[in-house]
Amino acid sequence: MPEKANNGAGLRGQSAGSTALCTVGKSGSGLTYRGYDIHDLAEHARFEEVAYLLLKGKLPNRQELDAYVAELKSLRGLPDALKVVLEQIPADAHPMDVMRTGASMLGNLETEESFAEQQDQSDRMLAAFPSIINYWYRYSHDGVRIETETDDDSIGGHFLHLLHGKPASELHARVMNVSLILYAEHEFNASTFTARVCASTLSDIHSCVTGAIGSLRGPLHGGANEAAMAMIEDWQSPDEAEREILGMLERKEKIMGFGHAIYRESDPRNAIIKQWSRKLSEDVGDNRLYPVSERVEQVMWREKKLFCNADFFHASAYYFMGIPTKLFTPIFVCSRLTGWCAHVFEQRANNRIIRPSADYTGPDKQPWLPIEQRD
Ligand SMILES: CC(=O)SCCNC(=O)CCNC(=O)[C@H](O)C(C)(C)COP(=O)(O)OP(=O)(O)OC[C@H]1O[C@@H](n2cnc3c(N)ncnc32)[C@H](O)[C@@H]1OP(=O)(O)O
Ligand SMILES: O=C([O-])CC(=O)C(=O)O
Repeated sequence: MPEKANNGAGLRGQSAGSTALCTVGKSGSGLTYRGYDIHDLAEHARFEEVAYLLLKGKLPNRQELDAYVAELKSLRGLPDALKVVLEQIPADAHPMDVMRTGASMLGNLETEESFAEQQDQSDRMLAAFPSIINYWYRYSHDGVRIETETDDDSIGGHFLHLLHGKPASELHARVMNVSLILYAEHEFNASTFTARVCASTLSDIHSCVTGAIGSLRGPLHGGANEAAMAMIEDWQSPDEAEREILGMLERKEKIMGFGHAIYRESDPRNAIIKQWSRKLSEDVGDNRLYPVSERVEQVMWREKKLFCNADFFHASAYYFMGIPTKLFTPIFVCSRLTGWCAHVFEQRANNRIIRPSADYTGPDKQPWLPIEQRD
């Protein structure tokens, strides 16, 4: 009986619906967004182009892309009431909790009154989320009220500009662009599924996104990039990293940034972000963190045949760009928002409330026990 109860744990291997947005792990390790290979997108596209593809259904032509970028730029300002709320959140709050509150408060101030607004509401969140997290971060950590309306051409450049108070270098803006593309969409992962379940009740889009942020926060999902950084940051050499990893495996601890629910051979996003992490390590003259990360990758494959997922080399890449560890997962939010919203649209377009069954494992029917007779 216990075996039966465990059957299908985590809904693994079961189809929970259909999507035209993304394939994950088709023939081993592939990843496509609406049929476009992740390698092509990471090499040639702008994140805003990928957002357009996911949210509006096709790659934009030049005119459409220019108009979309200009529109997103115009939506970066935050309402005063939202700034007031962000200013109340303490500096030691987790930034993912700030994102969750920010998304929810925006939904109070700019409520989605009908599904006809879904595209506009998604664009607004896409433009405003980097402003929300950086407004809070700079206020709570540096005591400054930043101007969130910058003229940066890209969302990634805008994020770094707000964080560091100066425009990003070309290299950093490029890596942010690639990172946002890699994180944008991934089929029925836990946070996207959360968004779809919420959408299936015909709820509003801010509720779908707020719930998804909560699911992404955990270390088994998006929170793994922060957890990976916390693990590797103190290791001084590849040999020390190897000793520590072997100890963790011996103690049967989870190694964050490794393994995947769907991919069996590799995560195609890893090779891409790893290459950019190496470029950044050369740029900053690092001779510790990148070699440490590479050794961890080698040991995990040698010992367990476990490969790096998208999160592992994101840790070092973000670190080399001077991004504080606790902002890693909020960047994931700024990207995955596109996938979440596209899935909400898809769910709404062909909806049936998501309500699976459960295998009951509790006691048989019991007679009512008056309170005086209980142990
Ligand atoms: C962007 C993303 O969200 S990617 C995922 C980010 N999450 C992480 O990096 C957290 C670490 N990884 C994990 O916890 C898991 O690999 C998950 C959550 C991603 C997938 O979980 P599952 O689908 O249950 O993993 P899977 O069935 O492949 O596990 C097989 C075995 O490998 C082990 N394993 C899987 N990943 C790891 C890991 N990172 N470290 C150590 N052992 C692991 C499992 O414990 C399991 O062992 P068991 O059979 O003895 O219980
Ligand atoms: O697909 C998953 O389960 C997790 C993942 O890699 C993602 O959401 O990017």
